[in-house]
Amino acid sequence: MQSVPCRPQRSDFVVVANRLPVVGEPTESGEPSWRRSPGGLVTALEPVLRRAQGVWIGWAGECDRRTAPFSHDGMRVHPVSLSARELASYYEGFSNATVWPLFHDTIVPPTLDRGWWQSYVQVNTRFAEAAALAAAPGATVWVHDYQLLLVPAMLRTLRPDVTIGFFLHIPFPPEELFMQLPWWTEIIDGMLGADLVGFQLPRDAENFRRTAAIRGSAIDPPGADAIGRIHVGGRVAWTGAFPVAVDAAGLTTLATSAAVRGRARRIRAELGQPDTVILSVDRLDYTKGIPERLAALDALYKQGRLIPGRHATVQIVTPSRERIPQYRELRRRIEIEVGHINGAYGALGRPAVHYLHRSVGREELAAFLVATDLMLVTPLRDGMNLVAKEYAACHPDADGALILSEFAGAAAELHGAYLVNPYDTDRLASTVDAVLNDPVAQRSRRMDTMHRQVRRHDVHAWARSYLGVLHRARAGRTVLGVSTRGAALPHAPAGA
Ligand SMILES: O=P(O)(O)OC[C@H]1O[C@H](O[C@H]2O[C@H](CO)[C@@H](O)[C@H](O)[C@H]2O)[C@H](O)[C@@H](O)[C@@H]1O
Ligand SMILES: Nc1ccn([C@@H]2O[C@H](COP(=O)(O)OP(=O)(O)O)[C@@H](O)[C@H]2O)c(=O)n1
Repeated sequence: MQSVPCRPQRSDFVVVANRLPVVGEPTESGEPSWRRSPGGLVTALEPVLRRAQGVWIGWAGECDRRTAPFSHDGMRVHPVSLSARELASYYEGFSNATVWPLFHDTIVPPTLDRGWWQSYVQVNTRFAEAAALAAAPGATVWVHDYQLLLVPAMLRTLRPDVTIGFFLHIPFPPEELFMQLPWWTEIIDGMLGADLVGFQLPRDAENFRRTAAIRGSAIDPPGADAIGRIHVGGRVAWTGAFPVAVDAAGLTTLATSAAVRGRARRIRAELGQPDTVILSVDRLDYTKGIPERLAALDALYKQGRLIPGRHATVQIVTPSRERIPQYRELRRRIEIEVGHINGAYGALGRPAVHYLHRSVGREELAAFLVATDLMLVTPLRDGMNLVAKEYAACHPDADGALILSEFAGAAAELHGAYLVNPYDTDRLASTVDAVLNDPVAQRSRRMDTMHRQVRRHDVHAWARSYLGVLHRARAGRTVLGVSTRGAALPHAPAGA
């Protein structure tokens, strides 16, 4: 992919997220080489930004390096720099060792550190300033995720003329968890700086509204339009649920291409032509329930319900947040467990679990999804989980089956999935067994339901519905006597 320097122009549509869609990796020449960033946020936002031709503000994945705005593969990006100290305190610290575990049911205990909080405030200020510089008069600025919870209010102070959207990609916890944070009031105030605060699921929006009420705001609960309104200091912040989605048509086209179909056949051949391919693909994260899933597979191989050679299980894990101790410990645990399963039940040339710890490209991943008969997506908690939706998008012929955690946001929409409680490893194992013995027609009906769902509600529908409501929120807004009524939005607000 090509990267060329570009002038820092102001734009009518600005996306602000911690990560840019590409990560720069140092090379010997001193110039970074760019590869795609990990995670579902980038997967969702990239097609939206391309269509809107806006600018993306974010961190380029390197430290102590200032990179000028550039255009990457046709997308305009404005890098925000982080020092090595900020990487440790803002990103690995407050974002990923405080907020991330707290918002995911405290699966591991969150760490509270005042120095990390101060760094979080400083870096959020830098992102807000970068957004204020990049936004044209009356622009729409869409801020994303838990790393930037303070940016909406900061940006409102700097640029009262712009329309500010905020979307949280991870769950918003119930108030008894959220209020453990010594800085919860600052965070609520930060998020309420947006015109529209969007969440994945209605229960996240409900948790947020309850906490805002405790903070002292008057709340209008959702009416027929499913949008709640929170009164904050003479203005109104709207809230609602907008489940994120994938570029389903693009994936279906990719999955049915001769190249991907051919690669899928070769993957099955490389696995030794098993009867059944079982796959999981996760970022290496304790929220994804990988050890629990391996425990279920262990039981299945032990009891002979899965047989190496006949059943090939593939676990792909993408490296993630590798310097955080809990992530390092999780990797160790997973690799010990995979070693144990293969040592106990595998045979020469026929491991029970094929384990890949690496990033794979979009085409290769699509080929794995196409080659798979049974996909296991069993997080302990997940805002959405786009891999589950990508699997459904890659099966237009209605083959394949999906076992999905009831604690993934995707479970609210993928009605054709076999739902499981990922903590109940016995039940998870018996569900694998049951699905493999389910009549083909039954599995096919379920997959067809899911495929249609992800095609209907794709990533462009997601952006349209969010931006449509943001447009309505702005249409009625008056800030400090300055009406922004009538300024342009990047998308026609269909259905709004
Ligand atoms: O940026 P990283 O620290 O490397 O982490 C990757 C991303 O992980 C999280 O993804 C979430 O967004 C997905 C799309 O909405 C959703 O399906 C998933 O459930 C979430 O966990 C995180 O929220 C992103 O900010 C990170 O970039
Ligand atoms: N090796 C891999 C594995 C997954 N992925 C993508 O990473 C995204 C993961 O998103 P997700 O919503 O399931 O979960 P998070 O990693 O965002 O928590 C999906 O779009 C996958 O296709 C990837 O780019 N490379």
